Amino acid sequence: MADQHTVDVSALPPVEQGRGALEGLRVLDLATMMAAPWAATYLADYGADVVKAELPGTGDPVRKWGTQYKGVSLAWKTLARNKRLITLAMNKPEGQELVRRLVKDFDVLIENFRPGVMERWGLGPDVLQEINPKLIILRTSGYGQTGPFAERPGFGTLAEGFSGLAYITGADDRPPSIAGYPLADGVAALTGAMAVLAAVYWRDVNGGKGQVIDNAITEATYRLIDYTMLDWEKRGVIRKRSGNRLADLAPRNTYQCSDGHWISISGGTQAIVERMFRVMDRPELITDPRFLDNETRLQNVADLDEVIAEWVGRHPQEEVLRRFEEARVAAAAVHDISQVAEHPHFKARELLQRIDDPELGPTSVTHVHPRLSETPGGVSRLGGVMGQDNESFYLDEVGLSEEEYRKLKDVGAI
Ligand SMILES: CC(C)(COP(=O)(O)OP(=O)(O)OC[C@H]1O[C@@H](n2cnc3c(N)ncnc32)[C@H](O)[C@@H]1OP(=O)(O)O)[C@@H](O)C(=O)NCCC(=O)NCCSC(=O)C(=O)O
Repeated sequence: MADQHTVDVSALPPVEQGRGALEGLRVLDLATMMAAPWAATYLADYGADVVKAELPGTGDPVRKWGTQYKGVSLAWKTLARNKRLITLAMNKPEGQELVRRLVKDFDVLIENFRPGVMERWGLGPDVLQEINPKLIILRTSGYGQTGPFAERPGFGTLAEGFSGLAYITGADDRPPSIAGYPLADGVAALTGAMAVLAAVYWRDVNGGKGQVIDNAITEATYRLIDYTMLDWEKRGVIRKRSGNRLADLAPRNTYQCSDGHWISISGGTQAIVERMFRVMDRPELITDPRFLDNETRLQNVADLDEVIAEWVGRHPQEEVLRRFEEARVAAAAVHDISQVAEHPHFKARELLQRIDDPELGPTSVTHVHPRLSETPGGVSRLGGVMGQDNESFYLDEVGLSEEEYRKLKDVGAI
């Protein structure tokens, strides 16, 4: 089963390795799992020099995640791409001392321990910024650094529920839904990376002072749906699950074609909806009082969906998409991952490129997204073996003596 993959890796273009806009930015990634280290991955894609530390012997939990191939975590491959990998135990005094030594030479430090843990280790922001006032510290946690829930362990899964997102996601007669991938972690990674860049900009134009960024996964996730708060505040509406429909816009749904394939449609503008009715040979619906405008369509959304589903269900996907495309109706196929790999549009965009990985051999890698015109960045390596850069980092770069290095190894600090 593991060898039955269908991406023809040999046909992919070689991986892009362009200059990155963040070249010279040094990031110490002390974080674990998804949300926080993923922020560092985004920075690394643009050329930041990210050094990622793992607990010696144990390593990052993502290494043990279920998606294993030839004994290697595939999630790790993409999560730790472009990073140098060292080991460093912050729960040992020698490891703590080492962090205090390292931060002198970094611009950004990223951590995601439960609030209070870094302080317990003598590595709180006050200590670190006294050593390096320019240091930008990205702290990612489940609930933020303050408030009654601050010290609770947090996960993206909990954040989807706690933030209000899961409650409005899914079919109205089914339980609240959580995305089939670490959605909240990805969102917190993006807000974290964005805040780091804002702090770097401010530091560089305003006299060089670092900042502490308090990135709560629950709040990053809530921020996605914050206009539903206004709906509650101003109109007293508690938004509920509405399947694929959106309380703001109609039509908006997925529809099954006669060959069993699915498409999604978004009636984002009045013109698109009118063109859709014409393609469906139902021009009279344009003046139907139920469907005159977005407001009336929302009031009659069940009727609207029935009309669209009936028409879509009578034609194969290829025909539906072709006819909608000819009329510039906004519709798209619902793809599984193999269809994403094979789609000519994604191929033309070089979504997947080819990289030679020491553990996996030739492997596809997703290009840097989004690309910058002058400094597109690139991927020089996928996630590798724990501690693979220990010697070059600690001995050649940090300047530890062989003896210091051996002693730290002996006590399990690296
Ligand atoms: C992930 C956590 C629930 C894990 O909780 P805990 O296992 O209780 O760890 P703590 O935060 O208390 O941190 C202390 C422990 O960190 C472990 N640890 C890991 N790496 C290190 C290094 N390099 N050095 C020292 N210690 C380390 C070690 O086992 C420590 O245990 P001791 O030595 O015994 O102290 C929590 O860290 C957390 O809430 N983090 C913030 C939110 C977050 O990032 N969640 C994961 C998002 S990813 C996600 O949701 C998802 O993938 O799904």
